[in-house]
Amino acid sequence: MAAAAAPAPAARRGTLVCASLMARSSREMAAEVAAAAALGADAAELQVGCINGFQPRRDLPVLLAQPRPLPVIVTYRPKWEGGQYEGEDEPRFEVLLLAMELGAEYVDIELKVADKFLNFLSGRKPEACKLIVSFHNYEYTPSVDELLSLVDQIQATGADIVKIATSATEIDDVSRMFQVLVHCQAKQVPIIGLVMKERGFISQVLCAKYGGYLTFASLEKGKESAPGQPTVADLINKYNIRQIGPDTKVIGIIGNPVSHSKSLTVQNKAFRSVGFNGVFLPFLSDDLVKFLKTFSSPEYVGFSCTMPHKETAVRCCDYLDPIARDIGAINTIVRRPDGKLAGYNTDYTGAISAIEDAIRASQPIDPTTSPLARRLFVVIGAGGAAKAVAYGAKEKGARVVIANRTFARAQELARLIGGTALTMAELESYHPEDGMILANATSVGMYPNVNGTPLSKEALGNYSIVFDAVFVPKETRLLREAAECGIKVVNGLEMLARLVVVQFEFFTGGMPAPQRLIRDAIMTNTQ
Ligand SMILES: O=C1C[C@@](O)(C(=O)O)C[C@@H](O)[C@@H]1O
Repeated sequence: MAAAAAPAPAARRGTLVCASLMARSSREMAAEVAAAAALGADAAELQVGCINGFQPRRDLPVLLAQPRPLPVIVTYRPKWEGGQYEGEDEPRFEVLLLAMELGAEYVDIELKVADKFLNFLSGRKPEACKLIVSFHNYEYTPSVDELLSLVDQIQATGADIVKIATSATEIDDVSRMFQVLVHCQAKQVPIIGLVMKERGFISQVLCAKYGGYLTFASLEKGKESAPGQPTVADLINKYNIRQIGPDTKVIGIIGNPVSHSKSLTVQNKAFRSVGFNGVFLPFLSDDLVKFLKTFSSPEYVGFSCTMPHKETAVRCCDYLDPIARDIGAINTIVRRPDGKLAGYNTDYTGAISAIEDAIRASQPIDPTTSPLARRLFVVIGAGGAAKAVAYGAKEKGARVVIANRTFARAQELARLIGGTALTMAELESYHPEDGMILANATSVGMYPNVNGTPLSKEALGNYSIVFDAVFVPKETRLLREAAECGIKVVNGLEMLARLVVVQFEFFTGGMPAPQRLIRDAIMTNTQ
Protein backbone atom coordinates (compact mmCIF):
# COMPACT_ATOMS: atom_id res chain seq x y z
CA MET A 1 0.00 0.00 0.00
CA ALA A 2 1.69 3.16 -1.04
CA ALA A 3 1.31 4.85 2.31
CA ALA A 4 -2.39 4.94 3.15
CA ALA A 5 -2.27 7.50 5.90
CA ALA A 6 -4.07 6.47 9.07
CA PRO A 7 -7.08 8.55 10.12
CA ALA A 8 -6.74 11.43 12.53
CA PRO A 9 -7.10 10.36 16.18
CA ALA A 10 -10.06 12.64 16.85
CA ALA A 11 -12.12 10.94 14.16
CA ARG A 12 -11.60 7.51 15.60
CA ARG A 13 -13.77 5.28 17.76
CA GLY A 14 -12.70 1.90 19.03
CA THR A 15 -13.14 -1.03 16.68
CA LEU A 16 -15.59 -3.51 18.17
CA VAL A 17 -14.52 -7.11 18.65
CA CYS A 18 -17.42 -9.31 17.58
CA ALA A 19 -17.53 -13.05 18.26
CA SER A 20 -19.09 -14.74 15.27
CA LEU A 21 -21.11 -17.70 16.57
CA MET A 22 -22.25 -20.79 14.72
CA ALA A 23 -23.68 -23.01 17.50
CA ARG A 24 -26.12 -25.78 16.63
CA SER A 25 -28.84 -24.85 19.15
CA SER A 26 -30.18 -21.58 20.49
CA ARG A 27 -29.28 -22.54 24.09
CA GLU A 28 -25.74 -23.37 23.09
CA MET A 29 -25.51 -20.10 21.12
CA ALA A 30 -26.86 -18.10 24.05
CA ALA A 31 -24.22 -19.73 26.27
CA GLU A 32 -21.58 -18.78 23.70
CA VAL A 33 -22.71 -15.14 23.81
CA ALA A 34 -22.07 -15.21 27.56
CA ALA A 35 -18.69 -16.89 26.99
CA ALA A 36 -17.77 -14.23 24.40
CA ALA A 37 -18.69 -11.51 26.88
CA ALA A 38 -16.51 -13.16 29.52
CA LEU A 39 -13.59 -13.15 27.07
CA GLY A 40 -14.04 -9.41 26.58
CA ALA A 41 -15.84 -9.29 23.21
CA ASP A 42 -18.01 -6.22 22.50
CA ALA A 43 -20.66 -7.92 20.40
CA ALA A 44 -21.73 -11.31 19.06
CA GLU A 45 -22.90 -12.29 15.63
CA LEU A 46 -25.65 -14.91 15.79
CA GLN A 47 -25.51 -16.98 12.62
CA VAL A 48 -29.00 -18.35 13.12
CA GLY A 49 -28.87 -20.51 9.98
CA CYS A 50 -26.46 -22.82 11.83
CA ILE A 51 -29.09 -23.78 14.42
CA ASN A 52 -30.37 -27.29 13.71
CA GLY A 53 -34.07 -27.22 12.80
CA PHE A 54 -34.13 -23.46 13.35
CA GLN A 55 -37.59 -22.32 14.49
CA PRO A 56 -37.55 -18.52 14.61
CA ARG A 57 -40.46 -18.12 17.06
CA ARG A 58 -38.93 -20.67 19.42
CA ASP A 59 -35.23 -19.85 19.01
CA LEU A 60 -35.06 -16.08 18.57
CA PRO A 61 -36.73 -15.30 21.92
CA VAL A 62 -34.12 -17.56 23.59
CA LEU A 63 -31.29 -15.80 21.79
CA LEU A 64 -32.61 -12.30 22.25
CA ALA A 65 -33.92 -12.62 25.82
CA GLN A 66 -33.07 -9.63 28.00
CA PRO A 67 -30.83 -8.96 29.79
CA ARG A 68 -28.29 -9.98 27.15
CA PRO A 69 -24.58 -10.10 27.91
CA LEU A 70 -23.70 -8.43 24.58
CA PRO A 71 -25.27 -6.50 21.72
CA VAL A 72 -25.92 -8.87 18.83
CA ILE A 73 -25.92 -8.96 15.06
CA VAL A 74 -28.49 -11.36 13.66
CA THR A 75 -27.31 -12.92 10.41
CA TYR A 76 -29.35 -15.41 8.42
CA ARG A 77 -27.07 -16.02 5.47
CA PRO A 78 -28.44 -17.66 2.30
CA LYS A 79 -26.52 -20.40 0.54
CA TRP A 80 -25.84 -18.16 -2.46
CA GLU A 81 -23.76 -15.89 -0.19
CA GLY A 82 -21.90 -18.68 1.62
CA GLY A 83 -24.52 -19.41 4.30
CA GLN A 84 -26.90 -22.22 5.16
CA TYR A 85 -30.39 -20.92 4.26
CA GLU A 86 -31.83 -22.43 1.09
CA GLY A 87 -35.42 -21.12 0.91
CA GLU A 88 -37.15 -18.08 -0.53
CA ASP A 89 -36.23 -14.53 0.50
CA GLU A 90 -39.53 -13.62 2.18
CA PRO A 91 -39.46 -16.15 5.09
CA ARG A 92 -35.87 -15.12 5.75
CA PHE A 93 -36.85 -11.44 5.76
CA GLU A 94 -39.63 -12.28 8.25
CA VAL A 95 -37.03 -13.81 10.56
CA LEU A 96 -34.84 -10.72 10.37
CA LEU A 97 -37.85 -8.48 11.05
CA LEU A 98 -38.74 -10.61 14.07
CA ALA A 99 -35.15 -10.28 15.31
CA MET A 100 -35.46 -6.50 14.97
CA GLU A 101 -38.73 -6.50 16.88
CA LEU A 102 -37.17 -8.61 19.63
CA GLY A 103 -34.49 -5.98 20.05
CA ALA A 104 -31.49 -7.19 18.03
CA GLU A 105 -29.04 -4.28 17.91
CA TYR A 106 -27.92 -5.13 14.37
CA VAL A 107 -29.31 -7.13 11.47
CA ASP A 108 -27.21 -8.15 8.47
CA ILE A 109 -28.60 -8.31 4.95
CA GLU A 110 -26.75 -9.06 1.72
CA LEU A 111 -26.30 -6.25 -0.83
CA LYS A 112 -27.90 -8.36 -3.56
CA VAL A 113 -31.30 -8.29 -1.82
CA ALA A 114 -30.92 -5.18 0.33
CA ASP A 115 -33.38 -3.08 -1.71
CA LYS A 116 -35.88 -5.90 -1.68
CA PHE A 117 -35.49 -6.26 2.09
CA LEU A 118 -35.99 -2.55 2.67
CA ASN A 119 -39.13 -2.68 0.53
CA PHE A 120 -40.33 -5.60 2.58
CA LEU A 121 -39.65 -3.71 5.79
CA SER A 122 -41.41 -0.61 4.47
CA GLY A 123 -40.52 1.48 7.46
CA ARG A 124 -40.93 -1.24 10.09
CA LYS A 125 -37.25 -1.22 11.11
CA PRO A 126 -37.03 -0.02 14.70
CA GLU A 127 -34.91 3.14 15.00
CA ALA A 128 -32.48 1.50 17.42
CA CYS A 129 -31.63 -1.41 15.14
CA LYS A 130 -28.72 -0.81 12.79
CA LEU A 131 -28.79 -2.36 9.36
CA ILE A 132 -25.55 -3.87 8.11
CA VAL A 133 -25.56 -4.36 4.36
CA SER A 134 -22.94 -6.90 3.44
CA PHE A 135 -20.97 -8.07 0.43
CA HIS A 136 -18.77 -11.16 0.40
CA ASN A 137 -16.24 -12.37 -2.11
CA TYR A 138 -14.95 -15.81 -1.17
CA GLU A 139 -12.38 -15.93 -3.93
CA TYR A 140 -10.39 -12.74 -4.19
CA THR A 141 -10.17 -9.05 -3.35
CA PRO A 142 -11.29 -6.70 -6.13
CA SER A 143 -9.46 -3.51 -7.08
CA VAL A 144 -9.73 -0.38 -4.92
CA ASP A 145 -12.04 1.19 -7.51
CA GLU A 146 -14.32 -1.81 -7.46
CA LEU A 147 -14.33 -1.86 -3.68
CA LEU A 148 -15.17 1.85 -3.55
CA SER A 149 -17.98 1.30 -6.00
CA LEU A 150 -19.31 -1.43 -3.71
CA VAL A 151 -19.19 1.01 -0.82
CA ASP A 152 -21.28 3.45 -2.89
CA GLN A 153 -23.78 0.76 -3.83
CA ILE A 154 -24.14 -0.34 -0.23
CA GLN A 155 -24.54 3.22 1.00
CA ALA A 156 -27.17 3.86 -1.65
CA THR A 157 -29.36 1.15 -0.08
CA GLY A 158 -29.60 3.24 3.08
CA ALA A 159 -27.37 0.93 5.12
CA ASP A 160 -26.31 2.10 8.56
CA ILE A 161 -23.09 0.12 8.29
CA VAL A 162 -21.22 -1.04 5.18
CA LYS A 163 -19.71 -4.52 5.33
CA ILE A 164 -17.30 -5.86 2.73
CA ALA A 165 -15.50 -9.16 3.29
CA THR A 166 -13.21 -10.36 0.54
CA SER A 167 -10.57 -13.09 0.31
CA ALA A 168 -6.82 -12.88 0.15
CA THR A 169 -4.82 -14.84 -2.35
CA GLU A 170 -1.74 -12.93 -1.17
CA ILE A 171 -1.13 -10.67 1.82
CA ASP A 172 -0.77 -7.63 -0.46
CA ASP A 173 -4.53 -7.82 -1.17
CA VAL A 174 -5.14 -6.52 2.32
CA SER A 175 -3.62 -3.14 1.52
CA ARG A 176 -6.48 -2.40 -0.88
CA MET A 177 -8.99 -2.97 1.89
CA PHE A 178 -6.99 -0.65 4.15
CA GLN A 179 -7.22 2.07 1.51
CA VAL A 180 -10.98 1.61 1.45
CA LEU A 181 -11.15 1.81 5.25
CA VAL A 182 -9.15 5.03 5.22
CA HIS A 183 -11.40 6.48 2.52
CA CYS A 184 -14.53 5.60 4.52
CA GLN A 185 -13.04 6.98 7.71
CA ALA A 186 -12.45 10.31 6.01
CA LYS A 187 -16.05 10.34 4.76
CA GLN A 188 -17.37 9.15 8.12
CA VAL A 189 -18.92 6.06 6.59
CA PRO A 190 -19.08 3.26 9.17
CA ILE A 191 -17.51 0.23 7.52
CA ILE A 192 -16.58 -3.31 8.39
CA GLY A 193 -13.85 -4.11 5.87
CA LEU A 194 -12.09 -7.43 6.24
CA VAL A 195 -10.07 -9.80 4.12
CA MET A 196 -10.65 -13.47 4.84
CA LYS A 197 -8.30 -16.47 4.63
CA GLU A 198 -4.90 -17.01 6.18
CA ARG A 199 -3.19 -14.37 4.07
CA GLY A 200 -5.80 -11.82 5.07
CA PHE A 201 -5.24 -12.30 8.79
CA ILE A 202 -3.64 -8.93 9.44
CA SER A 203 -6.81 -7.20 8.25
CA GLN A 204 -8.67 -8.56 11.27
CA VAL A 205 -6.23 -6.84 13.60
CA LEU A 206 -5.14 -3.74 11.70
CA CYS A 207 -8.68 -2.67 10.84
CA ALA A 208 -8.45 -1.13 14.32
CA LYS A 209 -5.68 1.14 13.05
CA TYR A 210 -7.66 2.20 10.00
CA GLY A 211 -10.92 2.90 11.79
CA GLY A 212 -12.90 -0.26 10.94
CA TYR A 213 -16.24 -0.33 12.73
CA LEU A 214 -15.91 -3.91 13.87
CA THR A 215 -13.79 -7.03 13.47
CA PHE A 216 -14.91 -10.62 13.71
CA ALA A 217 -13.31 -13.29 15.83
CA SER A 218 -13.99 -16.87 16.86
CA LEU A 219 -14.81 -17.95 20.38
CA GLU A 220 -12.02 -20.49 20.25
CA LYS A 221 -9.73 -22.21 17.73
CA GLY A 222 -11.73 -24.53 15.50
CA LYS A 223 -14.90 -22.43 15.73
CA GLU A 224 -14.04 -19.90 13.03
CA SER A 225 -16.96 -18.65 10.95
CA ALA A 226 -14.58 -17.59 8.19
CA PRO A 227 -11.15 -18.93 7.25
CA GLY A 228 -8.21 -17.17 8.88
CA GLN A 229 -10.25 -15.66 11.70
CA PRO A 230 -8.40 -14.95 14.97
CA THR A 231 -9.86 -15.86 18.36
CA VAL A 232 -11.36 -13.20 20.63
CA ALA A 233 -8.65 -13.95 23.17
CA ASP A 234 -5.83 -13.55 20.64
CA LEU A 235 -7.19 -10.23 19.37
CA ILE A 236 -7.51 -8.83 22.86
CA ASN A 237 -4.63 -10.43 24.74
CA LYS A 238 -2.02 -11.36 22.14
CA TYR A 239 -2.42 -8.53 19.63
CA ASN A 240 -3.61 -5.93 22.15
CA ILE A 241 -6.29 -4.71 19.75
CA ARG A 242 -7.67 -2.27 22.35
CA GLN A 243 -4.42 -0.35 22.20
CA ILE A 244 -4.27 -0.22 18.39
CA GLY A 245 -5.04 3.17 16.89
CA PRO A 246 -4.01 5.40 14.02
CA ASP A 247 -0.56 6.03 15.47
CA THR A 248 0.23 2.40 16.18
CA LYS A 249 3.44 1.27 14.53
CA VAL A 250 3.31 -1.97 12.60
CA ILE A 251 6.01 -4.61 12.87
CA GLY A 252 5.95 -8.27 11.98
CA ILE A 253 7.58 -11.44 10.86
CA ILE A 254 7.68 -12.05 7.10
CA GLY A 255 8.02 -15.60 5.87
CA ASN A 256 6.24 -18.83 5.17
CA PRO A 257 5.32 -20.31 7.57
CA VAL A 258 5.06 -17.65 10.27
CA SER A 259 2.09 -18.53 12.46
CA HIS A 260 4.27 -20.78 14.66
CA SER A 261 6.71 -18.01 15.56
CA LYS A 262 7.27 -17.32 19.23
CA SER A 263 8.00 -13.71 18.34
CA LEU A 264 4.27 -13.05 17.88
CA THR A 265 3.47 -13.58 21.52
CA VAL A 266 6.78 -12.41 22.88
CA GLN A 267 7.20 -9.12 21.00
CA ASN A 268 3.60 -8.04 21.60
CA LYS A 269 4.00 -8.78 25.30
CA ALA A 270 7.26 -6.88 25.37
CA PHE A 271 5.78 -3.90 23.49
CA ARG A 272 2.92 -3.72 25.95
CA SER A 273 5.18 -3.97 28.99
CA VAL A 274 7.18 -0.89 28.01
CA GLY A 275 4.21 1.06 26.65
CA PHE A 276 5.47 0.99 23.04
CA ASN A 277 2.58 1.77 20.69
CA GLY A 278 3.24 -1.03 18.22
CA VAL A 279 1.80 -4.35 17.14
CA PHE A 280 3.76 -7.37 15.94
CA LEU A 281 1.97 -9.42 13.28
CA PRO A 282 2.43 -12.53 11.16
CA PHE A 283 3.11 -11.46 7.56
CA LEU A 284 2.57 -14.66 5.61
CA SER A 285 4.23 -13.82 2.32
CA ASP A 286 5.97 -15.70 -0.47
CA ASP A 287 7.18 -12.57 -2.22
CA LEU A 288 9.29 -10.36 0.00
CA VAL A 289 10.07 -7.78 -2.67
CA LYS A 290 6.40 -7.25 -3.44
CA PHE A 291 5.48 -7.21 0.23
CA LEU A 292 7.98 -4.47 1.05
CA LYS A 293 6.81 -2.44 -1.91
CA THR A 294 3.17 -2.79 -0.90
CA PHE A 295 3.56 -2.08 2.80
CA SER A 296 5.88 0.85 2.35
CA SER A 297 4.24 3.53 4.49
CA PRO A 298 6.29 5.00 7.32
CA GLU A 299 4.33 3.35 10.11
CA TYR A 300 5.48 -0.10 8.95
CA VAL A 301 8.69 0.32 10.89
CA GLY A 302 10.29 -3.08 11.16
CA PHE A 303 10.33 -6.62 9.95
CA SER A 304 11.73 -9.86 11.21
CA CYS A 305 12.58 -12.12 8.26
CA THR A 306 12.46 -15.84 8.36
CA MET A 307 12.46 -18.66 5.82
CA PRO A 308 12.58 -18.39 2.87
CA HIS A 309 13.45 -14.68 2.76
CA LYS A 310 16.69 -14.22 4.71
CA GLU A 311 18.85 -14.06 1.61
CA THR A 312 16.46 -12.13 -0.65
CA ALA A 313 16.12 -9.57 2.15
CA VAL A 314 19.75 -8.52 1.62
CA ARG A 315 18.84 -7.21 -1.83
CA CYS A 316 15.86 -5.26 -0.48
CA CYS A 317 17.83 -3.03 1.87
CA ASP A 318 19.36 0.38 1.18
CA TYR A 319 21.87 -0.10 3.97
CA LEU A 320 23.44 -3.30 5.29
CA ASP A 321 25.30 -3.96 8.47
CA PRO A 322 28.82 -4.98 7.29
CA ILE A 323 28.75 -8.42 8.92
CA ALA A 324 25.25 -9.04 7.58
CA ARG A 325 26.63 -8.23 4.13
CA ASP A 326 29.46 -10.74 4.59
CA ILE A 327 27.03 -13.37 5.86
CA GLY A 328 24.77 -12.70 2.89
CA ALA A 329 21.62 -13.11 4.96
CA ILE A 330 19.62 -10.87 7.26
CA ASN A 331 16.73 -11.49 9.60
CA THR A 332 15.91 -7.93 10.64
CA ILE A 333 14.84 -4.93 8.58
CA VAL A 334 14.32 -1.48 10.05
CA ARG A 335 12.67 1.42 8.25
CA ARG A 336 14.64 4.54 9.00
CA PRO A 337 12.92 7.91 9.41
CA ASP A 338 13.97 8.80 5.85
CA GLY A 339 12.11 5.71 4.62
CA LYS A 340 15.26 3.77 3.73
CA LEU A 341 15.54 0.15 4.80
CA ALA A 342 18.44 -1.06 6.92
CA GLY A 343 19.24 -4.75 7.26
CA TYR A 344 20.86 -6.58 10.16
CA ASN A 345 21.60 -10.12 11.13
CA THR A 346 20.66 -10.76 14.75
CA ASP A 347 20.97 -14.54 14.32
CA TYR A 348 24.73 -14.34 14.65
CA THR A 349 24.53 -11.86 17.52
CA GLY A 350 22.09 -14.15 19.33
CA ALA A 351 24.09 -17.32 18.80
CA ILE A 352 27.49 -15.84 19.62
CA SER A 353 26.37 -13.94 22.70
CA ALA A 354 24.56 -17.05 24.02
CA ILE A 355 27.81 -19.02 23.78
CA GLU A 356 29.90 -16.17 25.20
CA ASP A 357 27.55 -15.77 28.15
CA ALA A 358 27.69 -19.51 28.89
CA ILE A 359 31.50 -19.42 28.95
CA ARG A 360 31.58 -16.28 31.07
CA ALA A 361 29.14 -17.86 33.54
CA SER A 362 31.39 -20.87 34.05
CA GLN A 363 34.81 -19.23 34.30
CA PRO A 364 36.17 -15.83 35.25
CA ILE A 365 37.29 -14.11 32.04
CA ASP A 366 38.57 -10.69 31.13
CA PRO A 367 35.32 -8.85 30.35
CA THR A 368 37.02 -6.67 27.73
CA THR A 369 37.80 -9.51 25.32
CA SER A 370 35.53 -12.16 23.88
CA PRO A 371 35.86 -15.57 25.53
CA LEU A 372 35.81 -16.94 21.99
CA ALA A 373 39.09 -15.25 21.08
CA ARG A 374 41.65 -17.84 19.91
CA ARG A 375 39.32 -20.75 20.75
CA LEU A 376 38.88 -23.56 18.23
CA PHE A 377 35.29 -23.21 17.11
CA VAL A 378 33.73 -26.02 15.04
CA VAL A 379 30.59 -25.23 13.05
CA ILE A 380 28.51 -28.04 11.58
CA GLY A 381 26.68 -26.93 8.45
CA ALA A 382 27.30 -24.56 5.57
CA GLY A 383 23.90 -22.92 5.03
CA GLY A 384 22.63 -19.50 6.12
CA ALA A 385 22.69 -20.22 9.86
CA ALA A 386 26.16 -21.79 9.66
CA LYS A 387 27.43 -18.77 7.78
CA ALA A 388 26.09 -16.47 10.47
CA VAL A 389 27.60 -18.45 13.34
CA ALA A 390 30.92 -18.88 11.53
CA TYR A 391 31.24 -15.17 10.69
CA GLY A 392 30.24 -14.25 14.24
CA ALA A 393 32.84 -16.56 15.77
CA LYS A 394 35.51 -15.36 13.38
CA GLU A 395 34.72 -11.77 14.22
CA LYS A 396 35.30 -12.59 17.89
CA GLY A 397 38.75 -13.92 17.09
CA ALA A 398 38.01 -17.65 17.14
CA ARG A 399 39.78 -20.12 14.85
CA VAL A 400 36.87 -21.50 12.86
CA VAL A 401 36.48 -24.98 11.42
CA ILE A 402 33.58 -25.90 9.15
CA ALA A 403 32.26 -29.45 8.80
CA ASN A 404 29.47 -30.29 6.42
CA ARG A 405 27.90 -33.31 4.77
CA THR A 406 28.63 -31.81 1.38
CA PHE A 407 32.33 -31.21 1.80
CA ALA A 408 32.64 -28.78 -1.11
CA ARG A 409 30.26 -26.40 0.66
CA ALA A 410 32.31 -26.66 3.86
CA GLN A 411 35.39 -25.76 1.85
CA GLU A 412 33.64 -22.81 0.26
CA LEU A 413 32.49 -21.35 3.59
CA ALA A 414 35.89 -22.01 5.16
CA ARG A 415 37.51 -20.12 2.30
CA LEU A 416 35.07 -17.21 2.67
CA ILE A 417 35.72 -16.71 6.36
CA GLY A 418 39.35 -17.77 6.45
CA GLY A 419 38.90 -21.08 8.29
CA THR A 420 39.48 -24.79 7.79
CA ALA A 421 37.13 -27.40 6.34
CA LEU A 422 36.54 -30.96 7.55
CA THR A 423 34.47 -33.85 6.30
CA MET A 424 31.88 -35.23 8.70
CA ALA A 425 33.95 -38.44 8.90
CA GLU A 426 37.04 -36.43 9.91
CA LEU A 427 34.99 -34.59 12.51
CA GLU A 428 34.26 -37.87 14.33
CA SER A 429 37.90 -38.14 15.44
CA TYR A 430 38.87 -34.46 15.35
CA HIS A 431 40.58 -33.52 18.60
CA PRO A 432 43.65 -31.40 18.04
CA GLU A 433 43.30 -29.72 21.42
CA ASP A 434 41.10 -29.48 24.49
CA GLY A 435 38.54 -26.76 25.13
CA MET A 436 36.97 -26.81 21.66
CA ILE A 437 33.50 -25.36 21.02
CA LEU A 438 30.95 -27.14 18.83
CA ALA A 439 28.01 -25.37 17.18
CA ASN A 440 25.35 -27.22 15.23
CA ALA A 441 23.91 -24.91 12.61
CA THR A 442 22.02 -27.53 10.59
CA SER A 443 18.41 -28.54 11.16
CA VAL A 444 19.41 -32.07 12.17
CA GLY A 445 17.53 -32.98 15.36
CA MET A 446 14.74 -30.47 14.78
CA TYR A 447 11.11 -31.47 15.35
CA PRO A 448 9.71 -33.80 14.03
CA ASN A 449 13.01 -35.63 13.37
CA VAL A 450 14.02 -35.48 17.00
CA ASN A 451 16.09 -38.66 16.83
CA GLY A 452 18.57 -37.10 14.48
CA THR A 453 21.92 -35.83 15.71
CA PRO A 454 24.77 -34.34 13.67
CA LEU A 455 27.63 -35.97 15.60
CA SER A 456 28.04 -39.22 17.52
CA LYS A 457 27.97 -39.16 21.31
CA GLU A 458 31.51 -40.60 21.35
CA ALA A 459 32.88 -37.60 19.47
CA LEU A 460 31.20 -35.08 21.78
CA GLY A 461 33.68 -35.81 24.55
CA ASN A 462 36.24 -33.72 22.64
CA TYR A 463 34.40 -30.44 23.35
CA SER A 464 33.99 -28.23 26.36
CA ILE A 465 30.87 -26.46 25.05
CA VAL A 466 28.16 -27.67 22.67
CA PHE A 467 25.66 -25.24 21.16
CA ASP A 468 22.63 -26.17 19.05
CA ALA A 469 20.84 -23.54 16.97
CA VAL A 470 17.78 -25.83 16.83
CA PHE A 471 15.21 -24.76 19.43
CA VAL A 472 12.33 -27.14 18.81
CA PRO A 473 12.80 -29.21 20.89
CA LYS A 474 14.64 -27.17 23.49
CA GLU A 475 16.79 -30.16 24.39
CA THR A 476 17.84 -31.82 21.14
CA ARG A 477 19.42 -35.24 21.08
CA LEU A 478 22.79 -33.54 20.50
CA LEU A 479 22.42 -31.46 23.66
CA ARG A 480 21.05 -34.36 25.72
CA GLU A 481 24.00 -36.57 24.79
CA ALA A 482 26.50 -33.76 25.35
CA ALA A 483 25.01 -33.14 28.81
CA GLU A 484 25.25 -36.87 29.53
CA CYS A 485 28.98 -36.60 28.75
CA GLY A 486 29.24 -33.81 31.32
CA ILE A 487 29.70 -31.07 28.69
CA LYS A 488 28.29 -27.57 29.05
CA VAL A 489 25.38 -27.08 26.64
CA VAL A 490 23.73 -23.98 25.19
CA ASN A 491 20.32 -24.43 23.61
CA GLY A 492 18.73 -22.60 20.67
CA LEU A 493 16.23 -20.80 22.91
CA GLU A 494 19.17 -18.97 24.49
CA MET A 495 20.02 -17.72 21.01
CA LEU A 496 16.39 -16.86 20.25
CA ALA A 497 15.96 -14.94 23.51
CA ARG A 498 19.00 -12.82 22.70
CA LEU A 499 18.18 -12.20 19.04
CA VAL A 500 14.64 -11.18 19.95
CA VAL A 501 16.02 -8.68 22.49
CA VAL A 502 18.16 -7.10 19.79
CA GLN A 503 15.24 -7.07 17.34
CA PHE A 504 13.03 -5.42 19.97
CA GLU A 505 15.54 -2.60 20.33
CA PHE A 506 15.71 -2.13 16.57
CA PHE A 507 11.92 -2.15 16.19
CA THR A 508 11.24 0.28 19.02
CA GLY A 509 13.86 2.75 17.92
CA GLY A 510 16.17 1.90 20.78
CA MET A 511 13.93 1.36 23.79
CA PRO A 512 15.68 -0.87 26.33
CA ALA A 513 14.24 -4.37 25.96
CA PRO A 514 12.48 -5.98 28.93
CA GLN A 515 15.01 -8.78 28.91
CA ARG A 516 13.59 -10.81 31.78
CA LEU A 517 10.10 -10.76 30.31
CA ILE A 518 11.36 -11.75 26.85
CA ARG A 519 13.45 -14.53 28.28
CA ASP A 520 10.65 -15.90 30.45
CA ALA A 521 8.17 -15.73 27.57
CA ILE A 522 10.55 -17.56 25.25
CA MET A 523 11.46 -20.22 27.77
CA THR A 524 7.86 -20.93 28.81
CA ASN A 525 5.69 -20.13 25.81
CA THR A 526 4.96 -23.29 23.88
CA GLN A 527 3.99 -21.60 20.63
O1 LIG B 1 15.37 -17.64 13.60
C1 LIG B 1 14.67 -16.71 13.89
C2 LIG B 1 13.48 -16.88 14.66
C3 LIG B 1 12.30 -16.24 13.99
O2 LIG B 1 12.02 -16.95 12.82
C4 LIG B 1 11.06 -16.28 14.88
O3 LIG B 1 10.26 -17.18 14.68
O4 LIG B 1 10.94 -15.45 15.75
C5 LIG B 1 12.61 -14.81 13.62
C6 LIG B 1 13.81 -14.70 12.75
O5 LIG B 1 14.11 -13.33 12.52
C7 LIG B 1 14.98 -15.33 13.43
O6 LIG B 1 16.08 -15.32 12.59
